[in-house]
Amino acid sequence: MTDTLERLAEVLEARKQADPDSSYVAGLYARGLDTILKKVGEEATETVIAAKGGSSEQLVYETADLWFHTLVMLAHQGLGPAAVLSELERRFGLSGLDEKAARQQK
Ligand SMILES: N=c1c2ncn([C@@H]3O[C@H](COP(=O)(O)OP(=O)(O)OP(=O)(O)O)[C@@H](O)[C@H]3O)c2ncn1[C@@H]1O[C@H](COP(=O)(O)O)[C@@H](O)[C@H]1O
Repeated sequence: MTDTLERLAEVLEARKQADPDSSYVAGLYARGLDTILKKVGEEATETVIAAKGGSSEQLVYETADLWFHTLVMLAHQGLGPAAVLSELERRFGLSGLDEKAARQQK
């Protein structure tokens, strides 16, 4: 499963050298961070709408669009899925409530 994210991240990295006219991802990079962030926002909204009223198929489809665009955002910023996955790994076994309480004590 994580292999899929890594394979996609490799493609996204390679697209930094691609022609924007022949690659959707290269086109996003060429238009810059604000365009990528706008797509992330749009896909997040579409995911919420699908979760509220759509079919399971629509929810999976929109979530895939959202994950994909967040991976483009990370790649643009010099990051990849490994950084996010290791943060999630770090959180294993740490209750969200305990984590929030620790933050509020700081
Ligand atoms: N996983 C994806 C992927 N998911 C979604 N999309 C594109 O993301 C866009 C989603 O935007 P919308 O749903 O808003 O549709 P749209 O109206 O066409 O979008 P815009 O015109 O507003 O940009 C669509 O154009 C989809 O084709 C993706 N485009 C590419 N990939 C992966 O990225 C790789 C590289 O893609 P290219 O750079 O195009 O070769 C591909 O081989 C795939 O593995």
